[in-house]
Amino acid sequence: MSIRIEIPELNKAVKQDTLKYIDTLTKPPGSLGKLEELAAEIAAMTAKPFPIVTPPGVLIFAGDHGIVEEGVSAFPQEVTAQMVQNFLTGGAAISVFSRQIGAKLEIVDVGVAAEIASHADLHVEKVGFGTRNFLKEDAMTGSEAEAAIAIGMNRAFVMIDHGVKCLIVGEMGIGNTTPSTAILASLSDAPIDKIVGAGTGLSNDAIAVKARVIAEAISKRQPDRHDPLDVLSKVGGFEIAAMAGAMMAAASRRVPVLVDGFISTVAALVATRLEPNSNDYMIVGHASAERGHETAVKMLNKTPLLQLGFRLGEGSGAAVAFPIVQAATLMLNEMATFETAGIAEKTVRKEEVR
Ligand SMILES: Cc1cc2ncn([C@H]3O[C@H](COP(=O)(O)O)[C@@H](O)[C@H]3O)c2cc1C
Ligand SMILES: O=C(O)c1cccnc1
Repeated sequence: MSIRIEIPELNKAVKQDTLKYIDTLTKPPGSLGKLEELAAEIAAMTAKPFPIVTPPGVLIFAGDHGIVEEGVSAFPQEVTAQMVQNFLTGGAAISVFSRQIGAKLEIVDVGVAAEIASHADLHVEKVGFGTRNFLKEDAMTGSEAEAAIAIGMNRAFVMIDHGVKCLIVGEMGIGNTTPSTAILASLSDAPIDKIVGAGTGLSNDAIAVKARVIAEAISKRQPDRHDPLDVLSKVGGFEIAAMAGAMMAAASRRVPVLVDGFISTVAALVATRLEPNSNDYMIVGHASAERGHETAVKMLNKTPLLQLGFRLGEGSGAAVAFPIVQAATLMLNEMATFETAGIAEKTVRKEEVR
């Protein structure tokens, strides 16, 4: 199995042409602020001067985590499967926001520790019934990590083949802020107590336990920071691996990826370490309130579009940010130019003429 994938460079010529074109639109130059740069970036990603990001697709990867035995989440493991049901019956936050933005929504069970009744929007491809407790043994084998990445890639390709033009990558997995923090700590120099957070709502005492569990696990497992696959298999999660795969696959097809909160951003970091060019296709939807998110976003070299204090995951913040991405492309596609609208351009003041 190969998880290597070719990702094209951004089209810089299209970006430059688009930036020039934006200045011909009927508005004072620069007046749409960051939307202008975003539009040019999407043009460079898609290699299209008039890019389209609709319909968006939401891919949610679900998996469980053996590490929950150590008391690292405020909620019990069975909530993962119960929330997958909630996604399917349309009552979760991401179900609501997916409807709002007209997104295709698919849930992929890459490793929930329970059987979930079949449903048209559920794709079951379990790599295991939850990862192993990485305080005691590696979370998964290298080939399980590769299998999860390949599943993520395939699901993204299928969505893109069905016409999805912007991919939102979300997750569900009780306990998954713990492997995400462990991955981030392994790939960075950040001290654990600066990046460990409350997740679903741990008390300060419980956060201290979570930090100790992560520190002890890293010292036992010794993940190799130069080898993202080693990090994933020792302290990762099935859904995190699959998310990284989906992001790389979208990038390989020049499809913009809307990254969500802490877990999604850590997956984006893994994708960036595996295939550096994939980073060029990522837009971070929002700044999560989870403590480590800021560090992860900085490592991705991105600026989140929104700051709403979300700390949910599922792809929810990315879905809420999608209309901004859409607005950037609609500006390019639908605004009149000074010439077509017959509007006088900026006057050069007399004193500026030499
Ligand atoms: C009802 C409910 C819905 C959720 N939707 C996303 N998460 C989020 O919380 C989990 C991570 O936090 P921790 O590591 O603290 O367990 C993940 O499932 C994430 O998607 C939820 C959590 C709960 C309880
Ligand atoms: O930012 C996130 O994605 C997040 C934060 C806390 C819990 N679950 C997800």
